Amino acid sequence: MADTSDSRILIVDSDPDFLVWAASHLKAPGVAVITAERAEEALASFQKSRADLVLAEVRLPGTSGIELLKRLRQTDPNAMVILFSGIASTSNVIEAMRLGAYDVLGKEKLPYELRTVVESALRANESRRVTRAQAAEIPAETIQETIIGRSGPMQDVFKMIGRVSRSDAPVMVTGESGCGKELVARAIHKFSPRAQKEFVGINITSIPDNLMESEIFGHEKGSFTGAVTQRIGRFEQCDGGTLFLDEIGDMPLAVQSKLLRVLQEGEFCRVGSNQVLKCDVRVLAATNKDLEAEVAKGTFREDLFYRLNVVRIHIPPLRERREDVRLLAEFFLHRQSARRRGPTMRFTEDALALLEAYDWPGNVRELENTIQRACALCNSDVLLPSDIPLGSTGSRHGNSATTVTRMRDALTMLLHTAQTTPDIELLPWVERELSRMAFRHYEEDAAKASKFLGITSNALQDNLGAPAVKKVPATKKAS
Ligand SMILES: Nc1ncnc2c1ncn2[C@@H]1O[C@H](COP(=O)(O)OP(=O)(O)OP(=O)(O)O)[C@@H](O)[C@H]1O
Repeated sequence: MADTSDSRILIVDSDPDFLVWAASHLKAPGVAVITAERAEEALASFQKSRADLVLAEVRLPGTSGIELLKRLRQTDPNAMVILFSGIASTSNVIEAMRLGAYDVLGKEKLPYELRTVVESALRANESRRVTRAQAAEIPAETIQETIIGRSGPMQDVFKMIGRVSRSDAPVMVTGESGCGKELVARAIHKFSPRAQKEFVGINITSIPDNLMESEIFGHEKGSFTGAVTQRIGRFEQCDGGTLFLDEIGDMPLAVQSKLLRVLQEGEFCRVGSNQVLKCDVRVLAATNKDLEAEVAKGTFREDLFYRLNVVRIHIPPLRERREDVRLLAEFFLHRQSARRRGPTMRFTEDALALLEAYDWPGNVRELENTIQRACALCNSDVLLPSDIPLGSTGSRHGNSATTVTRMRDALTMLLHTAQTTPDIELLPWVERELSRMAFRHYEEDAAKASKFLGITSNALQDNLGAPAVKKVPATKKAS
């Protein structure tokens, strides 16, 4: 075994011969192996002195291995448990992984796989332990903050928010999707004298064109089919407050004209009425389009563009302010921990480095979703690189070049590792691992996982049940 300094492994199986074999197989300097024949005995031993890793047969007499896993994780939510079984049914595999097992192994393959999996589990455990010990608490004031960012560009954004919040000038917030435009608009409102009044946000793309005028300016009863009552629009709703028009570049030209009038004169009419109404609303707008180009094309009014663009705040994409990634990631992780009411979750340094190196085509939204997903799928309070599902949370703009480069790098590493493990049959192993990863990633939805992999559901089920394949079977039988 590799250096797994001072580790305690608890092995649970009703077969004494197997226990003797497994204990001698895993024996190494610095590794203490304890054995138990029943789940109750294992639990008592674990409660007395925690083991770094528990290996247990699924089919134990009395309390099953699955139940043991459940109780171990209740005793210590970070307990590292590997289950093995002669016949590991799909539902057992799923249930075990759902309960937070590190892995589930086929018993007949233990002579070939056990050491590798145990070493990897102990390394993961050690790395989590060190991270827990080193982790500095996030200062309370960071948690109170709603907009996170220490990078130079974000500091400039914060200064602009401070400046514009004192005035009533329209502000145009620009930046790629998911980079925080709405958050900035909310902050401008929050720090403005209008803070006690309403902030109303509308996403222009989410309203059908034929209803947009009525949505923003209201309508009179009977003004169009379906207008059965009078309705006030968003401008009236947030009188004295702030109206945020997201994706303004998609506003139809007819509505643009009416908006221009409100901005110039503070006046408008409801649909189906000639009565002029006055309102005091600050308008903030956002776009991820090139509005100058829309003006040139004639799809956006030039006069409206200048009215809205009195002050512009540009938020750079996350890949141009990588120093914010760590802070944002820790903020989202902390928030997830608080929501789960569990122990404070943390990243290992490797996991943070992975997050910092990624390009985040979906910006902060993608980072937030990635962490939410990682928390949902991981089985410990410390997140490792392997717990982080990069590039899988449906960012609006995929970055295929980056993905291909990352995949090539991963394959190169895999080939390198395979060369130093001469008895592995690489392709079946990769297929099994990919199937497991996809299955976990799609939250055990076999249809989605098999579609993603381009294989049939049956093939996926076979892969999930299949143990790792090695070329040279050893002669020793497991049990
Ligand atoms: N600096 C930040 N600090 C904390 N959370 C952030 C930050 N920037 C963005 N977020 C979070 O990321 C998500 C997306 O942000 P937001 O909706 O403001 O982006 P957007 O640019 O308006 O996106 P879109 O163009 O798609 O409407 C939100 O959940 C928001 O809370």
